[in-house]
Amino acid sequence: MPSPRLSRAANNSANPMNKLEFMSLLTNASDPVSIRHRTSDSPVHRKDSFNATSSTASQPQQQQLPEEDCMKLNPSFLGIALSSLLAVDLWLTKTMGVCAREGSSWGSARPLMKLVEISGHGILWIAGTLYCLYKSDSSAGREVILNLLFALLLDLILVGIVKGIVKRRRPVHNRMDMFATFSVDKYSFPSGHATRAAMVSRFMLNHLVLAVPVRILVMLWAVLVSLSRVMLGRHNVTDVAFGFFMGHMQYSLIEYFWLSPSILPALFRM
Ligand SMILES: CC(C)=CCC/C(C)=C/COP(=O)(O)O
Repeated sequence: MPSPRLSRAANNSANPMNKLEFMSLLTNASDPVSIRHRTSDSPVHRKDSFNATSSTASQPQQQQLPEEDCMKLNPSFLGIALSSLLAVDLWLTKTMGVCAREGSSWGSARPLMKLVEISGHGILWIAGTLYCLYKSDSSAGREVILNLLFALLLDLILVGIVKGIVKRRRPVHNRMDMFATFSVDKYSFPSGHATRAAMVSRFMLNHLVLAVPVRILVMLWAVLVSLSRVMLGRHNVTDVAFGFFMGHMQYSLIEYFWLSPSILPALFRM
């Protein structure tokens, strides 16, 4: 008869997910290894076993846990935390996808949400920036616009790379009727609209002189573009949350590597 430890190891190698979920939850009361896991997981016992280790030599088996056993407790906790986050994410995504179809509860707002979607589209922003660059007649203005153009291109590249690596599918209720997409845009993590909205809004707030009401509008626009991704059913909540965070990071990167006429004089002589 195989030992409980051996048969458990066989199960784990057959399905690695089981290892994450069940190692610390489904312990067998008669399994000495399980008992050791549970008792060593308790803070009280941890203190006791520390005392035992330091004060008595009469219980040598309690003194040292094999390193492999200690390591398994953390992945199990992480696995449960990630599964819970994913469950909340899917539930919120489904609940908030109120414009995903014409027949959805807010289906009549879908055309409006699609307008918001277009306002954050990469093509619109790149074309608009190129036009402003062409029209700009001051070198200070050209410097800002050129850096915005680099920011938009960097955003496209980074989002494309992360989407290609993560390969998370868009929510099942999404209708793929988006205007002008790349092949990686069949994937949903992170939201390119959210990265762009966060990055561009920070850029505008920091580099354009705007009246307070316009600054508030810029912030509202960024939030609305991000929110509309979930409402349209295009993205999961975590795609948008991470995208927003990534957009902020991208802006910091652009600030750090700011292109000035002294670095690339040829670009500013156009
Ligand atoms: C074709 C160009 C220049 C950009 C594509 C922009 C786009 C459609 C991104 C996808 O956004 P989500 O990841 O938010 O759905």
